[in-house]
Amino acid sequence: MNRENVKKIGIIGTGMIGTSLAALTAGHGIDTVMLAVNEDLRAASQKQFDSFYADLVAQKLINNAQAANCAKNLSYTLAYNELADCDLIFECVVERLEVKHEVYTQIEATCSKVRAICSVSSAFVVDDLASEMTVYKDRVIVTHPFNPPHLVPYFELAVGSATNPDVLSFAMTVLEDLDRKPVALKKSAPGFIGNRLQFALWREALNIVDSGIADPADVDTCLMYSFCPRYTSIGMFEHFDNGGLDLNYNVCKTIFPTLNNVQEVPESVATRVASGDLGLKTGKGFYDWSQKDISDFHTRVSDPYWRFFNWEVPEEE
Ligand SMILES: NC(=O)C1=CN([C@@H]2O[C@H](COP(=O)(O)OP(=O)(O)OC[C@H]3O[C@@H](n4cnc5c(N)ncnc54)[C@H](O)[C@@H]3O)[C@@H](O)[C@H]2O)C=CC1
Ligand SMILES: O=C(O)[C@@H](O)C(=O)[C@H](O)[C@@H](O)CO
Repeated sequence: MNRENVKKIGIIGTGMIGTSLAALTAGHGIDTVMLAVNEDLRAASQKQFDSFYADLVAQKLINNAQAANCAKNLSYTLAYNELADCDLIFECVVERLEVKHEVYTQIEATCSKVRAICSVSSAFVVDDLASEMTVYKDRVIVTHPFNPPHLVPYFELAVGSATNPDVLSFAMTVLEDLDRKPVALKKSAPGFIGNRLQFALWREALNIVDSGIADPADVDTCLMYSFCPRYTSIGMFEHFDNGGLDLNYNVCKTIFPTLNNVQEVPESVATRVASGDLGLKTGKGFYDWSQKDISDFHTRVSDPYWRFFNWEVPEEE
């Protein structure tokens, strides 16, 4: 890790993404401080952080001494003034614009040294994120990761109309130094690249289920055992060039008029959220998680990504 670029990173939000980012930055020798809302959430994040490193040791990617060495780089706080000397801050709070705005107001009041305020938002564009800011609007950028970012190399970066170009190059350099694969969008759009693709697929997957074509488990079987593994070694544009665009033309003509283009949140998601069936975290979503092996699921979440692990983790400082 070239620490010339960044000495201290702040992470606001101690959930799935924030804690995984902390594993990444602490694992690259960077002094990392996480801001938690309360002691319970701090403890939960510390437990998750330790579990990420236990998995890395179990995969024989690092040893216990290296894991202990990385853990030394992580600290927690409940106060913004502990972030005042951060060079970069990842904003990883809940995907609600008003909450993110509150966080940026706190950052503007406390963190004068920060060179980049990096939102991990799944969809909000920077101009909406920074809309209430008065001082550091030019330092806000989206650095959207995929879960879990300490294992998934790809990040997509998007700027706003006021973002200083130096902030983009700084964020790109920091993410490259963190052994990530950052892509800078030419033009920003809600959901960037990855989530626009993923949610176009998700909208059609929901349509297939809601229109009675197949059940969720069958759609998941299709995704896991048909074309998705292909895209771990060739790209979609490569694939369709390979198959011939004349064929592609004919198939587009047949399928495109029938694809779903709903603009609202589909009923099958809205009704579950309304009834509190939020998925694994409440025990029920599209699946009844009491009937599934959750430890096996967590193993399967990480399995495709161990091959990307390439950190140089020192044995000792
Ligand atoms: N879960 C995922 O697969 C991915 C999520 N994201 C994005 O990451 C961000 C966080 O999502 P998750 O980690 O999944 O959510 P999460 O619910 O696991 O964590 C959210 C965190 O925000 C904290 N928080 C809420 N209000 C706060 C406040 N006012 N000040 C400080 N902390 C506050 C909560 O305590 C919690 O630790 C969202 O913007 C989401 O769109 C991005 C990529 C993937
Ligand atoms: O899939 C991911 O890890 C990211 O693209 C996300 O932003 C999350 O999936 C998010 O869309 C919530 O499902």
